[in-house]
Amino acid sequence: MAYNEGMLRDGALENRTIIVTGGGTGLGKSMAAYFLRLGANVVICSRKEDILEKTASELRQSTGGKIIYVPCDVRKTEQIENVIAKAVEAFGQVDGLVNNSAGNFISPTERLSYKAVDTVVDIVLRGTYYFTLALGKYWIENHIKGSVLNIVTTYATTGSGWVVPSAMAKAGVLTMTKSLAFEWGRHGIRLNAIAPGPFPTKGAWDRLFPEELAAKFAFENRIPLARTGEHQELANLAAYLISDFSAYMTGEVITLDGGEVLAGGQFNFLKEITDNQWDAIEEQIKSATRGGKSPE
Ligand SMILES: CCCCCCCCCCC/C=C/C(=O)SCCNC(=O)CCNC(=O)[C@H](O)C(C)(C)COP(=O)(O)OP(=O)(O)OC[C@H]1O[C@@H](n2cnc3c(N)ncnc32)[C@H](O)[C@@H]1OP(=O)(O)O
Ligand SMILES: NC(=O)C1=CN([C@@H]2O[C@H](COP(=O)(O)OP(=O)(O)OC[C@H]3O[C@@H](n4cnc5c(N)ncnc54)[C@H](OP(=O)(O)O)[C@@H]3O)[C@@H](O)[C@H]2O)C=CC1
Repeated sequence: MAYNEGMLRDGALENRTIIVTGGGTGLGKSMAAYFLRLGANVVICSRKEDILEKTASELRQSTGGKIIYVPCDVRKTEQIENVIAKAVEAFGQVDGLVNNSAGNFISPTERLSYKAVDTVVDIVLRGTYYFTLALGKYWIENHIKGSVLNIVTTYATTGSGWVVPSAMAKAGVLTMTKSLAFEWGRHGIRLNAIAPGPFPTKGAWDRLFPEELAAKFAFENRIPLARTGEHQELANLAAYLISDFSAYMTGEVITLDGGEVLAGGQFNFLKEITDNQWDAIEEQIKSATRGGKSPE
C-alpha cells in the first residue's frame, strides 16, 4: 500500500539537521529513520542513554545516514542547551526541531497525586517550551529560518477525561504553536503540529493501556477508516511539515487519525441503523412528505 511508502523524493532533507526529542522509541524513532533516509542529519535525545545508543546504531546501519544521540531530560534547560551545542558541534547548525517527547497516564484524575500531574505537564508542556525557546533564541541570533514540529493529540482541541494532565499540556503546546508562529514569522521561523490518532507504539500501548483494558475496547471500531495508523504515514507528514516543501504553512495543526475525532458529530448515532431500517425510514419520510403535512 502507498501509505507504507516514503512520500518525498530522495535527498529532500539533505543539508538539514533535525533534533527529534524522544527519538529513541516509537513514533520519534520512525520519524528519525525517515528523515535520515531523506538525507537529513539527525540528533535524537531523551533520558535513557542505552535506548538512544541502540536506536542510533540501528538507524545508522539501516539508513546509512548521519545520526548522533545526546541524553537529555527535556525538563532540564542545561541539558537542552547541551543537546543544541552537541548538534552544532557535529553538524554545523540546527534547522529543525520535533518536540515528540511525552509522558502520559490513563487514570481517573482524582486518583492522581500532585506529583503525577506535574510529571506529565512538565515533560509535555515545559519540555516543549524550554526546547523551543532555546532553539528560537539560537535561530534568531544566527538568522536561521528554523522549523518546529510539535506532536500533540486530537484531545488537545476536544479535551478528554482520564488523560487530563496530558490534555492540558498538549493544549498548551498547541496554543504555543499558533502564538509563536505569528510572533516569529518575521524571523522566518515556522511552527506546525500534528495531532495523531492511535498509532501502535510500545510506549502508548503497553504503558498506557494494560492488555486487559485494551482487550475491552476494540479501538478499530471507533475509527471510521477502521484501522490504526502506520508509522510511515506520520513520518511522511512530519517530513513535509519540517521541510521547505511546507514553507508557506505555519501555525497549522493537522489531524491524522482515520477520522476518529469526528465521532462527536450530532447524527453519528445513526451508524447503528441497518440498510433495511433505512429502507423503512426513507419510505416513512417520503410518505409524510407526499401527505403534504406542513409544520405546525
Ligand atoms: C487497542 C488499545 C490500545 C489503545 C491505545 C491508544 C493510545 C491512544 C493514544 C492516546 C494519546 C497518547 C498520548 C501519549 O502521550 S502516548 C505517550 C506514552 N508514552 C509515555 O507515557 C512515555 C512512557 N512513560 C514514562 O516514561 C513514564 O511513565 C513517565 C515519564 C510518564 C513517568 O516516569 P517517571 O519515572 O518520571 O515518574 P514516576 O514513575 O516517578 O512517577 C511520578 C508520579 O506519577 C505517579 N504515577 C506513575 N504512573 C502512574 C499511573 N499509571 N497512574 C497514576 N499515577 C502514576 C507516581 O506514583 C508518581 O507520583 P507519587 O510520587 O506522588 O506517587
Ligand atoms: N502512539 C499514539 O497513538 C499517539 C502518540 N502521540 C504522541 O506521539 C509522541 C510519541 O509517542 P509514542 O511514540 O507513542 O510514545 P513513546 O513512549 O515511545 O515516546 C515517548 C518518548 O518520550 C521520551 N521521554 C519521556 N520523558 C522524557 C523526558 N523527561 N525527557 C526527554 N524525553 C522523554 C521517552 O524516552 P525516555 O524514556 O528515554 O526519556 C520516549 O522516547 C508523544 O508526543 C505522544 O503524546 C499522540 C497521540 C497518539
